[in-house]
Amino acid sequence: MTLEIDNVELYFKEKRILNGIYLKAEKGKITGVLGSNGCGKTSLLKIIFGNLKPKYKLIRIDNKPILKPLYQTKLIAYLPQYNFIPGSLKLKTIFNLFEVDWNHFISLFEKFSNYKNSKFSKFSGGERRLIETYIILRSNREIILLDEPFSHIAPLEIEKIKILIAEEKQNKVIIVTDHMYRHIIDMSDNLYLIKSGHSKLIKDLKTLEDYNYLSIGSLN
Ligand SMILES: Nc1ncnc2c1ncn2[C@@H]1O[C@H](COP(=O)(O)OP(=O)(O)OP(=O)(O)O)[C@@H](O)[C@H]1O
Repeated sequence: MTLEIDNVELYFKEKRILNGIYLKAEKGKITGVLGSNGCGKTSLLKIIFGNLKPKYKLIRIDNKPILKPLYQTKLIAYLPQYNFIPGSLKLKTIFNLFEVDWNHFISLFEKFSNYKNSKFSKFSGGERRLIETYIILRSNREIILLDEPFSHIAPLEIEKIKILIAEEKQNKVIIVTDHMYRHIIDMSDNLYLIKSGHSKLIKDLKTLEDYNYLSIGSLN
């Protein structure tokens, strides 16, 4: 599967946020999106998901234009920037609802083994983020959008999630954005920078400095 989005024009009131976006994401590859605060990364993911309607956009899957919002299909799962799972739900209910395998989860993250009956609200910010990221990644959807999956998560757990993402990409189109740029650079097969409303395909990491996303020498 290949997902493409282009001709995006997004305004909030008179302010132009995105124009001149082209992004292509393919099954088997991780597509990373970088950009400074407020450049429009979350907006772009929402436009792909379909819960933000820009003035104009064109989404194609395998070259076919998609007119229906993708969230109305069974193709896509989206990890938003903020917690989306209600705190009153028990972990076992969450895993059942999303049809995700609990045993696989605890084989990776053993510390949750005894908490199947605990409510989501009982976990720390990082633990909640970890659970949500896992649930979205393992959901039975072909397109996965991850908005800041690593925020609040400790380094060792991030490494496990990166391994999981690398496994899941075999069967999924994965688009991920995060300010932890080293992780995004490390794991992405294709990398885009959003700058001044445009997307730029990054072929040489040095251009991240040239475009003033990173300070000179950050990559050394
Ligand atoms: N609902 C809204 N109404 C008005 N302006 C908005 C709205 N949502 C986002 N914006 C503006 O659009 C711009 C892009 O926001 P967006 O959240 O997409 O950026 P981002 O790249 O994800 O930022 P960050 O990295 O800080 O999360 C920002 O200037 C923001 O203020």
